[in-house]
Amino acid sequence: MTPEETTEKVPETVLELKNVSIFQKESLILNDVSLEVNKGEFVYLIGKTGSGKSSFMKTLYGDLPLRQGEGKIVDFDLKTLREKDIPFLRRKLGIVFQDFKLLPDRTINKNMRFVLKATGWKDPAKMDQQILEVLEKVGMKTKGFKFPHELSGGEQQRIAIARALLNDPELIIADEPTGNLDPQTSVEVMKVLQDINKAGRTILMATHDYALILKYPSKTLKCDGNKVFEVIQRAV
Ligand SMILES: Nc1ncnc2c1ncn2[C@@H]1O[C@H](COP(=O)(O)OP(=O)(O)OP(=O)(O)O)[C@@H](O)[C@H]1O
Repeated sequence: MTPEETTEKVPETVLELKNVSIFQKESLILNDVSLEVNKGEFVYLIGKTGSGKSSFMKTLYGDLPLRQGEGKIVDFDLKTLREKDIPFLRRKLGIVFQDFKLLPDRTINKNMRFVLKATGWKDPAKMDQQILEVLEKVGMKTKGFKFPHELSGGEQQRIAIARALLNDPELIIADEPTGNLDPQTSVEVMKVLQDINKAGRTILMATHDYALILKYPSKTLKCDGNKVFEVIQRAV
């Protein structure tokens, strides 16, 4: 390899897949996927139920091993990723799910503390500062003392987004983040994701919500017929 080949694009590419096939047990779900996501992009992943969006996302955060093809994500090689590497990979990713996944038995601040401690933070003052900062980014600075059940769905999802930001992730993976929210609340949560993207973060978001895509057009990948390909949006 020449020096040019080894250095080109590397600093800007957050995700790169080459000829990847994704399996659930013995079933081939996605075949021959090649794509790149660059730093600062906002990318949608669409496709019918069962087309493989979640399987795709799970491969990216190490929940589903990469058995075929090559994959690099935030400097980790998915092909050689071992069980013990997964917590380190997850620290560089922010993951947001449809069902929020907040711990119900503790306040928002304690949910955040739990994540920080689990990822190696020690200094209580620094932890408090970081928690306030991420809550402020999602407009929830005053809600840290509440329990998850005391918040609406949209507020819980903002908290889940704040939690995803705690370790300053290089890529945010959001799997149907508005799937449990009404249309108006979905737009509010989407605005939060848009602001985070405008501040320079890379976001990959799986969604069924075409209204959101029309309102906030961006690069769109589609899972269909065992393939993933970029779709060009028509002007509306
Ligand atoms: N744990 C599993 N074991 C076996 N098969 C699975 C498993 N999880 C998903 N599948 C299968 O893989 C295929 C893709 O599912 P996946 O959840 O990735 O689709 P999806 O596009 O995310 O769907 P949805 O939009 O409904 O969430 C489906 O046929 C599904 O039945």
